[in-house]
Amino acid sequence: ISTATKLANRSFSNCMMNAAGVWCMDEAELTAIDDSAAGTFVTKSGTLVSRPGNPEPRYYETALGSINSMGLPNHGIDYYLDVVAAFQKKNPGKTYFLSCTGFSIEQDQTLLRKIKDSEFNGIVELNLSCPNVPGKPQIGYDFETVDQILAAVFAEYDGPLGVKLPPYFDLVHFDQMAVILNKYPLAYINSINSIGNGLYIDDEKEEVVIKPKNGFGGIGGEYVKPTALANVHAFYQRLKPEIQIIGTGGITSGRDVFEHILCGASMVQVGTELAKEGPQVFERLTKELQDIMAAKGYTTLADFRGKLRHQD
Ligand SMILES: C=Cc1c(C(=O)O)[nH]c(=O)[nH]c1=O
Repeated sequence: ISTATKLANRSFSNCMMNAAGVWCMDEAELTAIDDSAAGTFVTKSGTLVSRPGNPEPRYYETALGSINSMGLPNHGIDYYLDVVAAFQKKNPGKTYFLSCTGFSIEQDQTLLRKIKDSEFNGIVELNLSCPNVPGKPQIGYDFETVDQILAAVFAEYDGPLGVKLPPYFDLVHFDQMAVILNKYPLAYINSINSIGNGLYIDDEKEEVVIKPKNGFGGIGGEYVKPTALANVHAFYQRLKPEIQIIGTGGITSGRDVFEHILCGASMVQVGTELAKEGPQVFERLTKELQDIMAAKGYTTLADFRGKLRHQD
């Protein structure tokens, strides 16, 4: 029974990896994911210059998930390019993901020019949905801007590239986004990023639990699984087959991985559960998925990918 997969014509020994932002801030955290049962890793979204991020507390774990308003803390794209280049030398033939995000189309183009001119030979994940930078609009909900960014990006970059999208909640939005995404040679789309601007309250203190934005932050964990599965399946139904899907959101068990793949995902990313459990979570999730596959008589992910039955 194999949980291996392919994406952008690259092979991965396992379909699971971390979600950008979780356990991927520096070389030590990336080493832990690289040494785990995960098939690969993605870096924290790198910006042109390093950022300290928002004041703490900016991440809070709840029984059912998490809330965060990190504010894009990261060591800058040059740091991640150097670190990933070292991993590429250590494990030639392994494909890594590099996440990046700019605050303007010009910055996006500069980022991709830097990446193109570097030794990076993996897959780029352009984060179009950073919900927690106060004063900055959520790009993924500005469809015109998404179209302009993708046109600029693909004028600049010809390597494998995907986009990290926020969750959508309206079928017409899925239609409108799919029309835009289908215009471009995207390797994949990654759905979903956290559900933006949720609020979690400490009843004892009658107070919010994170400092930035009066306690408003991106929601992850069990809360978001139905929305994540819907976004994976909606885009699976609408995108041209050349654009694959990475499913992110609400994965705490092998069953959740199974469901994301049933909805059409080729890979899955784990965020909140990884933050809670650490990199050994990938061993547990892989075993649980293999047990489900065995019980159902599946030997590869292709046996059930995208085969969610609709009631006729
Ligand atoms: C890149 C910023 C993001 C952040 C953040 O750094 O605040 N948190 C998220 O849940 N998703 C993001 O995309």
